[in-house]
Amino acid sequence: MTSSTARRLGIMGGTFDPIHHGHLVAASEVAHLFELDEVVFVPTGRPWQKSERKVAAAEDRYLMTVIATASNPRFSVSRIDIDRPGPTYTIDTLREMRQIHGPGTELFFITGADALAKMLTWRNAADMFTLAHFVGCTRPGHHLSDPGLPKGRVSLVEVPALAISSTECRDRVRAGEPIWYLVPDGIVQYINKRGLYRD
Ligand SMILES: Nc1ncnc2c1ncn2[C@@H]1O[C@H](COP(=O)(O)OP(=O)(O)OP(=O)(O)O)[C@@H](O)[C@H]1O
Ligand SMILES: O=C(O)c1ccc[n+]([C@@H]2O[C@H](COP(=O)([O-])O)[C@@H](O)[C@H]2O)c1
Repeated sequence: MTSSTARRLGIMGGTFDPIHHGHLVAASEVAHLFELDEVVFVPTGRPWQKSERKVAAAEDRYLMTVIATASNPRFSVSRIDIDRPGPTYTIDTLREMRQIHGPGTELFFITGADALAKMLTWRNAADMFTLAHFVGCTRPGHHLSDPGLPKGRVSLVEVPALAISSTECRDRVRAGEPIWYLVPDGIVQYINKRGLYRD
């Protein structure tokens, strides 16, 4: 039962390798549409569905997420997925968030269309829907449809579409191409300072 005084907390999980404006616009738009009090960005520790490729160090991805969200008073970053040993499963993220914030907080897990389409392959998928409402956002190149997820627990929303991916940002850095304006300025500077994505 939803109480009108319940706190509404958004959770934006991602590998954020690196974080880009597509992530930030999706979180901002969902916060507006669902009247969220806060959106917590949760960088993955060990993203098991990306195990076939090299992922930047968790501390670099965490720090980039902090830099990118620092100017928005409604955005924050959590280390819970980075600090938990083993592969990162959203069921664990949601259980931990529920424990931290208690029953007076409604949880909204924010994903892009690609992640939503794969959600039934996630660990303990059925249990996740008892812990949070899921919000799937449009993403260029990915069709936004309901892939048989539980009715009433998933909302599909149109957000201003930004054709940006972390893969493209990494490829551009590797090729010596600019990523200015695809990511916040501080992220361009952090990537240069740490020499990320050059190999
Ligand atoms: N441009 C975008 N618009 C809307 N949602 C996005 C966009 N980019 C990523 N997302 C969503 O943000 C979440 C975290 O994404 P992730 O960190 O994997 O970024 P990515 O750009 O998909 O990375 P990669 O290209 O390395 O796979 C996922 O739910 C993903 O669907
Ligand atoms: O729980 C799972 O099995 C699971 C499998 C793949 C992805 N996720 C979560 O989905 C979010 C986006 O993941 P990614 O890999 O697209 O960055 C992030 O919070 C991941 O932990 C979760």
